[in-house]
Amino acid sequence: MPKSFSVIPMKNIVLIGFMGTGKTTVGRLLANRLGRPFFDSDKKMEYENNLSIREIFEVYGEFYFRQQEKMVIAKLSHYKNAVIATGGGVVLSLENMNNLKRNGVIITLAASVEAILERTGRRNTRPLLDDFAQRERIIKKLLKERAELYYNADYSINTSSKSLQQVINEILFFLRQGGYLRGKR
Ligand SMILES: Nc1ncnc2c1ncn2[C@@H]1O[C@H](COP(=O)(O)OP(=O)(O)OP(=O)(O)O)[C@@H](O)[C@H]1O
Ligand SMILES: O=C(O)C1=C[C@@H](O)[C@@H](O)[C@H](O)C1
Ligand SMILES: [Mg+2]
Repeated sequence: MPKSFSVIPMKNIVLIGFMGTGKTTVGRLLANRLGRPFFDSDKKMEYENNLSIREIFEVYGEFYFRQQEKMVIAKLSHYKNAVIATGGGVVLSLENMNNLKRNGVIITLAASVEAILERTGRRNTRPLLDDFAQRERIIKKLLKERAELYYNADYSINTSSKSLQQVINEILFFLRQGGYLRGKR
């Protein structure tokens, strides 16, 4: 049997957290760094529905979106060795979290209201934050409602004043310490 690390099934690295905490951006960079495949549940949903997240919300509503999200998460949870970035509301479903945890190490990316406001203000792709005048209030309200749910993780990082590279280094440190990485990476 050749000594190849890539064929050994490893847990998925799953990023959860509020909108704008960096799951998509960090996930893609981390996957590149580790040479693992990268999946984003929002992107997969857009691809499978041939609609943007905004369009899914507008045409079918949030309930349908959450149902679709559950189906996508169930599929992604069967993957191995992957880095998975989730949508910010994935924690709202215990079914999602149980699926993701079965074969994944869960890492929460957190950020201050100020950082979230700044990062989500760059591109208006998030239907829940459409009301520009009310964005801060909505972010605070959702953060409060979801705070406990984001604790449902193996590790948590406050990304507010950290560069992307610092966030990735901190994740890699945690993964190495926890024995989640094999080989020299
Ligand atoms: N640590 C960071 N420092 C500076 N900018 C960051 C950091 N993390 C993410 N960003 C920027 O914030 C913006 C939002 O990031 P991203 O789309 O990855 O967030 P997300 O968690 O995937 O959000 P969503 O839940 O809406 O999908 C991007 O422009 C990204 O480059
Ligand atoms: O926090 C949320 O509920 C969301 C986050 C985004 O990733 C998207 O999944 C969508 O905009 C909803
Ligand atoms: Mg994202």
